[in-house]
Amino acid sequence: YVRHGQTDPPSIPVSKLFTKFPRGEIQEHGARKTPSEETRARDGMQEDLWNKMRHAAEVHREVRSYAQSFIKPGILLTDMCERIEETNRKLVEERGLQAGIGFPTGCSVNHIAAHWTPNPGDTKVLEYGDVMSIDFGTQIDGRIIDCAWTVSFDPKFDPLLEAVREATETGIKEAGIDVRLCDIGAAIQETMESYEIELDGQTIPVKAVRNLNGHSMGPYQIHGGKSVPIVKGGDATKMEEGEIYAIETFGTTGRGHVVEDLECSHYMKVFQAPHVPLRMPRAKKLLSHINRTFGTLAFCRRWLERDDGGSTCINGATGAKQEKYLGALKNLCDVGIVQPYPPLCDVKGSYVAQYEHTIILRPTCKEVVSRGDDF
Ligand SMILES: O=S(=O)(c1cccs1)N(Cc1ccc(F)cc1)Cc1ncn[nH]1
Ligand SMILES: [Mn+2]
Ligand SMILES: [Mn+2]
Ligand SMILES: [Mn+2]
Repeated sequence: YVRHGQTDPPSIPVSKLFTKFPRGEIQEHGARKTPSEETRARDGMQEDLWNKMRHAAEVHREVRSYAQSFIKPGILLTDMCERIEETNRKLVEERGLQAGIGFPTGCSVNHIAAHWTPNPGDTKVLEYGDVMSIDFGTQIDGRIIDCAWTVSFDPKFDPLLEAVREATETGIKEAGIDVRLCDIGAAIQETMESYEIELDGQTIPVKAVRNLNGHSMGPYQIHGGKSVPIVKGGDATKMEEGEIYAIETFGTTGRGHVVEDLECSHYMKVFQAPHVPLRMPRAKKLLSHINRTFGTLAFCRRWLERDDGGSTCINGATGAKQEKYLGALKNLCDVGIVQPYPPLCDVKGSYVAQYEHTIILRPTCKEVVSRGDDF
């Protein structure tokens, strides 16, 4: 991957490598004719927004290109996540809420589909026979690039990964202004379920995970309110001009739907959180740390224990280590200020793969802003 003067391992902030950031893949909107003068003018008025997203997308490409070079069997998942996160922070030039990581580094293995990242003390190691989806985000001014791919080492899984990669491509192609969300879901399912995989001498049809979705996104809001189904029978709501979507699909050899299971690692403030009086002093302290450090962006337990030594230095006390935060975090969840996002799991022994891109429904075209030469 040509990285425009970037070092290996990456160390140079992307803003130092580009003045104008490379565009993503441009696709036409369905059967729309050449854009009018007025449409082009509307598009031009949002150039700053497109540029911010292209900047974050270039960071994402360079971080994931580096990650793909070191993700191997035997790696400790905690070390892998920390290397991805530190590189992300460096290349985006992390500055508080203005720029940084978009959400926790998901590294969901085998029957786990999403929202799994190691909690402090976890010793899980990646194995040769694993199927792991890596899902991480980069954000600038709250504009999130949400993009994911799947890693496996045993070629027997290739049909599963190809099914999901093609299903996500179908979702991207079908998306467009005035397109109904349910039509996209039906097309995704058709592509996904046209594949089968041989495992242990059995031929297994690839199923789309019926209760996982893509989603619209807003500033500092990873779930913007519209969900993109990946099976038929969904919502007839239409996509609209100017919206930003994460198009993601999940293919499984399991039962075809996920449930919440295992220890939670992912959390996020409710976007319109209620103002409830907090009695626990530690809950008050934790909430002010969350407001200052993450706002309405998602976070994970590991990040509450990070001694970031930087922005939170007050009168010599460095870092914002949140000792004994678990009780306070539970309290914030119980009163409805913070939402937990537990791992989403199919049945044990099954394998779930994911591919995801962020697309922009610009007035003049559809831009697959997170497109790289990897996927
Ligand atoms: O499953 S979601 O909650 C969702 C909500 C509505 C439609 S899809 N989710 C958003 C999210 C929630 C919490 C996080 F910590 C990170 C992301 C999708 C997603 N997860 C990873 N990449 N994309
Ligand atoms: Mn998985
Ligand atoms: Mn994602
Ligand atoms: Mn997503």
